[in-house]
Amino acid sequence: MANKPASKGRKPGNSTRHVGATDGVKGRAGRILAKANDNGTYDTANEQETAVLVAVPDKRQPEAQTNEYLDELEFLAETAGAEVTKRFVQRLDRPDIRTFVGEGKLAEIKAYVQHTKSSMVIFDDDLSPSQLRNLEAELQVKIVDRSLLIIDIFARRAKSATARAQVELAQYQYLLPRLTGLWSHLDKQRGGGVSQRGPGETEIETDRRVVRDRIAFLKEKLKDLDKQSFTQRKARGGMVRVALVGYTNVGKSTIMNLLSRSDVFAENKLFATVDSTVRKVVLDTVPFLLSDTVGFIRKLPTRLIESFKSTLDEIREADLLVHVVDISHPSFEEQIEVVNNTLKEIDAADKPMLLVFNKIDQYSHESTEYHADFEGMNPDEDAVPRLTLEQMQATYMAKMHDPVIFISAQERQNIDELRALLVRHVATLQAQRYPTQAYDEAE
Ligand SMILES: Nc1nc2c(ncn2[C@@H]2O[C@H](COP(=O)(O)OP(=O)(O)OP(=O)(O)O)[C@@H](O)[C@H]2O)c(=O)[nH]1
Ligand SMILES: [Mg+2]
Repeated sequence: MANKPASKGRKPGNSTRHVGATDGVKGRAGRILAKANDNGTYDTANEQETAVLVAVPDKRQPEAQTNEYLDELEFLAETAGAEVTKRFVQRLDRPDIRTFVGEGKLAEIKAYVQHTKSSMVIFDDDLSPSQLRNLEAELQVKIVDRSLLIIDIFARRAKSATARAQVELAQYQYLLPRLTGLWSHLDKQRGGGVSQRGPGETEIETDRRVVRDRIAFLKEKLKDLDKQSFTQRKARGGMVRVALVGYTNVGKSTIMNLLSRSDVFAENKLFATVDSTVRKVVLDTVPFLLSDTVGFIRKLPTRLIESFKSTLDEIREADLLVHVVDISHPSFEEQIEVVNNTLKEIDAADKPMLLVFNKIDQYSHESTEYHADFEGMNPDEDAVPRLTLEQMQATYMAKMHDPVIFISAQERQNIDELRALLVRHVATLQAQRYPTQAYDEAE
């Protein structure tokens, strides 16, 4: 699925330092993975960080689906710059309350991590602060959970002042409940300047106060930035606003570039886009504003959604959503669900929507990969042949309430149809808004 980076040497030693979190306390955007050295140079191949993945699915989850979730986690890890060398899976009714995995599995992971000098262990779920502590103490390597991994990728991608402030807020909110004894070294790193504590207070309480102050500051800063962007949005006038939404890596930015002839960063990595971009597009004399937005992913931490409120306003305030789906992905149906549920969470579910099934060039019905059928899932029958593209189109056209179109943004297939569909919908919305005006006057 992912373009795997070439295997490189591994990083010696096994630091337990959470680079992302501690850097955060020092006041700059952090990284899970060290990127630049102190002198500003970048690590060479022998600094490649290696990661071990751990998943604890429930007993009914089909094996193929478990593997697919781990593929996604591996893709995330690679996007964050780590090379995955091993996956551990333990099927449990529920994760162990103390160490997430059971004792035996933990010993197995520890032996592997020590033997191979792995740099970190990544869990496909969020860990409670105490699980994180226990695992760190037991395994003696960096422990990364799903939230921290995603926040780290966002930190790498965020460019605008708003996105950076949002990421920093998410980092501190992640850090706050995890400030315990293990974090006391933060105080030393911070130097003497901030350590004016009242008598009887512990170092941790000071750390907490510093983090809380920073959270309050960032919230204020985001409020100011929000006001500015609200003014900007008002200045855009009454044009119809269209937002591209969808799971990460489905081709939103590629479609944005096609439609607006702009140059938005698109690549085969998760969360290539974290900042939203807005462009004025004119198709067949119909003008509208098109925005490219951050992709969604399963188990997107709610905190992260909250901190990305400003970015998500672009979706919330849109008149029309263009929901892009990667039909070549074996789990595209689950991805549709994830996107629809996230839209509900941010109060944007009731908007008119066009469904764009992208990457038809890569779709193959001969694939016997696991095909998630949630209505009648049979755990004993993981591999289900897929429908042909024509069958798929017929099924979805009949099933969906929203208009549906099948395209390949890369191969430019059906792009004229996509344009025509958009023009029709935008013109209708424009006419509803300005019943007596022609749309080209409404600008
Ligand atoms: N085969 C194929 N690949 C495509 C198509 N459209 C986009 N891609 C590729 O899919 C990858 C992701 O594309 P992006 O446009 O960055 O996707 P995105 O939805 O903006 O992703 P995020 O910003 O990460 O959420 C890139 O490598 C694109 O070249 C398509 O129609 N067919
Ligand atoms: Mg993008």
